Parts: sequence; C-alpha cells; structure tokens
Amino acid sequence: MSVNALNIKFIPMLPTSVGTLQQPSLVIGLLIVGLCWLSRVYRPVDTSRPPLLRHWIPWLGPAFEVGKDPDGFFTSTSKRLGPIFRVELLGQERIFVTSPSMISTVYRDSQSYDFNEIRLDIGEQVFSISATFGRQPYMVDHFMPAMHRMILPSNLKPIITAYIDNAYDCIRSSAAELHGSSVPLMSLIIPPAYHAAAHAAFGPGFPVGDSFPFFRTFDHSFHLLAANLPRWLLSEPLDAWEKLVDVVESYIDHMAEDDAEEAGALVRLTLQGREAAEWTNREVASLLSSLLWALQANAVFAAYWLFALQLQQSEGLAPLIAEVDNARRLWQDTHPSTSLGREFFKFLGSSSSNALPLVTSAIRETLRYTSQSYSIRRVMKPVQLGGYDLRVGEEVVCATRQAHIDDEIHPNAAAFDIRRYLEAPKPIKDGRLVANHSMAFGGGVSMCAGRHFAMAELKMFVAVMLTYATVEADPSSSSRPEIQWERKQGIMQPKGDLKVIVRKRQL
Ligand code: HEM
Repeated sequence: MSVNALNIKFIPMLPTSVGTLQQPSLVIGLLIVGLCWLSRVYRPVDTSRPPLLRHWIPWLGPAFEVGKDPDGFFTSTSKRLGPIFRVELLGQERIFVTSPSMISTVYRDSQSYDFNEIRLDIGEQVFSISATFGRQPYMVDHFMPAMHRMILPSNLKPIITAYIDNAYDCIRSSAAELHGSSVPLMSLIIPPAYHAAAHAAFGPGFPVGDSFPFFRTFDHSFHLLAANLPRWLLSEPLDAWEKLVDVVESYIDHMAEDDAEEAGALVRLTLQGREAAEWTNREVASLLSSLLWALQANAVFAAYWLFALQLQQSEGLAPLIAEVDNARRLWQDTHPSTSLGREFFKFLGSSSSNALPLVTSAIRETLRYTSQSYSIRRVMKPVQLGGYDLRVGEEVVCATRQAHIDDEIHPNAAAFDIRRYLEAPKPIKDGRLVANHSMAFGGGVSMCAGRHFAMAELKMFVAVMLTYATVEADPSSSSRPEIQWERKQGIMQPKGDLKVIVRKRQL
C-alpha cells in the first residue's frame, strides 16, 4: 500500500475536530487556552506568600470540591499546604486559615484585618441594603451598638420571657395537633421554633405565617447570594427577599402608635431610626428582615439537629428527658402552690446555665457537630501571618470548623456526644491550650451578636418540648437526614428527614 493511499484512507477516519486543526485561528486559540491553563496550574512558587492550591481545573475545581465535601477539602489541603493557603474560588483568590491559633491572631487584630467593609458588602450583595445606608452615622454610632447591647446577657430577660410565652403556646398546640401521628421531624420542630422567636423579637402581631415561605426560599439560596453569582441566576431568592421585606413593611405601615409599644424590642429599636435619622419604612423593613434572617437561619436548624442526632443514638432522648423532669420535680417541690406552666420555664431561663447542664452540653455539641462558620476579613495593611506576607485588599477566611473535627482538640470528633461539654474542654494542641476550640458563632469583632439569646432560646425550646411531648423515631421508617454541606455558613440544613411519632405527655 502506498503512502498516498494510506493518507487518503486515514484522514477521513479522524474525528472532524482534528481535521479543523488545519484552521490556523483555531490552533492559535487552543494554544492560548492551553498556555493559560499551564500558567495557572504551574505558576512559579513565591515562598513569601501563602502556598497556592493548584488544581488541575483552575477556578471551578476547588469550588466544586469545597461544595461537595468541605471537611475533606480543608483537612487534606491543610495537610498538604499547612494551616494557611490561597485558593482561587470562582475567579476570586482567597486566603484560608484553618488552625485555631492563627484564627485567633486574625480575630484579635481588627486593625490589620477589617470586617466592616465585608459587613457592608454582604448587606448590599445578600440583603439589598445599600452601603450608603449602612455607613450612616446613626447606623454606626447608635443603631448597631444599641442592637448589640439589647442582646447582651444582662438585657436578655424581656426577649427570653416573650420567647418562653410563645414557645409554650406553639409547642403545646403542635404536640396536641400531632398527637399519635408519625410526622417528619422538620414539621414538629421548625414551625414552632420559627414562630416563637419571630413573635418574641417582632411582637405578637407580626404576621409570622406570611413571612415563613419567603424566609425559607431566600434562606435556601443564601449561599448562592453570598457567592455573588450573577443576579439573573438568582431571581427566585431575590424575589422572595423582596416579598419578605413587603410583609415586614406592611406590618410597620399598619402599626398604630400604641401597637409600637407592644411590638418586639428589635422593632422598637429600628423605629427609633425612622424618627431620629428619617429612615423610610422600606429601609426599616429591609433592616428588620435582615435581622429576622439572622434570628432564624441557624437557631431553628440547631433545634432540629439536636433532636435528629440524639434520636439516632441508642439512648435516644431519655437522658435529656430525665434531666428536665428532675428540674421540674425540684421546682414543683419548692413551688407547691404554683401549677406547672410558663413560670417553671421562666425559672429555668432566669437561673444560671447550670440549671440544665446536660441540655446545655447537648446544644453546644449540636453546634460543634453541625456548624460550618467562616469569618471573613479584609487585609488593611501589609501584615505577616504564619510567616507569609499578606497584601492590602486580600480577603482572609477563617475556616473555624477544622477545630471542630480535629481529634486532638475534640477526642473522637466524628461521634455525636451530648456529654462532651459537661466539663469545659481544655484541649492542648502543639503544646498549647486551644481556647477557641468551638467556634460555631464565629469570633472577634464579627462574632454572632445573638449567641446568648440563641443558647437561651434553644435551652427553653428543648425544655418545653421534652416536658409536653414524647418524640420517638418511627421504627417503620428508615429514612434519615444528612447534613447538606452546600450551605456554607452557620448551621447546616438537612437533606432528607427522620420520621417521628409524637404524643402529648401525660404529666
Ligand atoms: C445557633 C444559632 C446561631 C448561630 C450558629 C449563629 C452563627 C453566626 C455566625 C457564624 C455569624 C458570623 C460570625 C463571624 O463572621 O465571625 C453570626 C453573625 C450574627 N448573628 Fe448569629 N448565629 C445564631 C443565632 C443568632 C440569633 C438568634 C441572632 C439574633 C438574635 C443572631 C444575630 C446575629 C447577628 C446580628 C450577626 C452579625 C454580627 C455582625 O455583623 O457583627 N444570631 N451568627
């Protein structure tokens, strides 16, 4: 067979794309793409800078891995590159910090690592609250400090009392309604938890039921909004957000002067901004909606997981029920003329956290186990971290969960153990005490402002639920919830659910 004959037969058998290689513009195009890829994957190493994660699919690869298995990604990358490294995520380079000691350095140095501009960016990107509004002197000097003060432990009593009143009604009516039935655990926990907190903070007249579906749709896509994806991809959550603000605005529009007195503390505080800084009702409503999100987005799922995870342990809820029952009996012995009701829970809510040590430990364990909190900071001046140079304008992300899943810090970290926090952990790592071993609420200047309320409301929720309902895993259903890791901040949401049999308790 002649060479010519070979050529003739060979060329038509090649894929058409190879045939087109003869077009010079395509060859040049492919060459440029190839060179770009090579230059990204094999960038020269600058040892003064935090090591850069090189992924064979630049831009998208790390984002995909973080979304799929964040624990695996951060553990293996920390092992390979150390506790500080750079990653290019969806076109934006960020510096991740995974060791508690380095995270603590970032938290302590708020001059070099700023949060304020990040807070304004999130306000604009996620909650459609303009940075101009966020920078107003009234907002910075009055509203924010007053809001933080309002939820300090010493000032919590009115909001906790309101929470107990609402949780008491919502949980008892939910237990009565579901008595004897097998239901998804979500339907037992989420609606009463959401109702009780919304009424406590926004007042008894707040249209909780109208707000809930819009909150859920918005919350479901929160991570996509935070990732700053193009707006046209996010029409559903953005539309839900506008509708949530509409609900809150209509509540304020129709609030008479006298009602404002009745409205929850957070509402009264934002209404002061209307008087003092001429905020419009829309601005007040947007601000309140962002607070409604912060109030609900994590706490209701923490309540869910505590029940879901403990029901999957062989001992079930029994030790927690025993503790709450014991506290009730002690209270009844010392208050023989008061019938069991709200007063008991107000007593529990007012005493020190020692009142229900196992329940408190179970809440802390739930937060450790199911949270994934990232604190973001912007570098304000050239600074060194872990021996590497950081540049002005770079973003540092504290990946707090790595401390939660480290066996040296939390022995047998993969196990859910409600007794883990009965004694204050004092873990030692690399010869040093790890004070920030549990960071579900973040830390430093951006640490969750609502953490004291969150701990108190969760304790009350568990105590009321265990007093008035029995909750058992339905043996006829094998479905179990999984942690949905795609949601990247705070308490994770469940994928799937657990079926439970609910009964009103006969006390
Ligand atoms: C289990 C429940 C909760 C968890 C796990 C949680 C977690 C968080 C996290 C991780 C942050 C960001 C921290 C950082 O960037 O370092 C945060 C911020 C915040 N949280 Fe919570 N939170 C919870 C409940 C609440 C509640 C009930 C409220 C309201 C009363 C609340 C109000 C806030 C506010 C206002 C901020 C913003 C703080 C700032 O910008 O300075 N949170 N929370």
